[in-house]
Amino acid sequence: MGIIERIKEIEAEMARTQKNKATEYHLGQLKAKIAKLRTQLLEPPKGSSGGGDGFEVTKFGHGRVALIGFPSVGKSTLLTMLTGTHSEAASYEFTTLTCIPGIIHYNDTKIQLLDLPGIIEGASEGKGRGRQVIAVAKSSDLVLMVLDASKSEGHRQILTKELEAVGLRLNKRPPQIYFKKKKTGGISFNSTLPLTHVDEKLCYQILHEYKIHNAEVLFREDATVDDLIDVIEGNRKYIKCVYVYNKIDVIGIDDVDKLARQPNSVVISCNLKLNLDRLLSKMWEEMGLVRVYTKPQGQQPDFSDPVVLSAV
Ligand SMILES: Nc1nc2c(ncn2[C@@H]2O[C@H](COP(=O)(O)OP(=O)(O)OP(=O)(O)O)[C@@H](O)[C@H]2O)c(=O)[nH]1
Ligand SMILES: [K+]
Ligand SMILES: [Mg+2]
Repeated sequence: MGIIERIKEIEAEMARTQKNKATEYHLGQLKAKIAKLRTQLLEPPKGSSGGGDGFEVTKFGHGRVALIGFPSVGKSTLLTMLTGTHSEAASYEFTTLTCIPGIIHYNDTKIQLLDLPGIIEGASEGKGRGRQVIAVAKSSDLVLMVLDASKSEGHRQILTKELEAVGLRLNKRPPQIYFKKKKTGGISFNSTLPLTHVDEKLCYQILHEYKIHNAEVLFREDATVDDLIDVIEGNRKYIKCVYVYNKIDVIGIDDVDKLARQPNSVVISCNLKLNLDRLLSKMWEEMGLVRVYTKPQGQQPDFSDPVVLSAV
């Protein structure tokens, strides 16, 4: 049986299992099994050098932003509008087949914006160019999840799930769990506050699943078993994400209002050039870029060429 089939089988078992106090240890163990298989899925196949067919685009500027979304939501149209680099746009799906870089000039800084092929459900398992697209997302400082305002909210959840499946965590900070493997001494489990999701037994079981028998674990927040697994896996990437609802020209004002009130969201229309300024300022804000103007002694500072630092 392949890795994907095994993941599907465990997911089915989890769906069948009722969630209660008695099953929580078993469910935790199944979660760890899935996490291990997903990590295996990300490893390059044996015998390959591990690279080659990815989208190799050199980093440029003070930060990198990736456009992630379903096909035909307007990613290429947006890149063309914000950067002046032309990326082919059309009404059919999968118009873009590779990674197209452009540069945004904003507040005296240069931000690399990457247009990418659309991704679909199953991308994390290798459907379409999903794996390559997600690899680019992982290399970015910010993800713009582009959504079609007239399509179902389900798309946002599907994409978030696909990105999570490969270890991306959007708008989340790393769990406050100290974890260190040891050579001897067994497992020491401690917390600085009462825990409501994980107890010592569950923690032992998860560690057992990873064949870890000596370690120090200290919970500094009321974290979940998913958080614990993330910390043990250690390969998670925490990235900010702005949800960009495009094509608001085709929906009613009440719906626009609803979308605009979602957290971390910006509503735009490329066709009507609506709210693109707001998108740029939100991007800037989320990237936490800070300009520092250096001043040579006895001279005026050069206001056209700041040193740009990232505050996040
Ligand atoms: N109504 C409306 N249509 C738009 C808007 N922005 C883009 N479109 C249209 O949506 C279609 C798809 O645009 P693309 O830019 O090719 O979308 P994409 O996300 O790059 O698509 P793929 O590369 O195929 O994944 C085109 O026909 C665009 O003209 C908008 O703000 N409003
Ligand atoms: K398209
Ligand atoms: Mg495109």
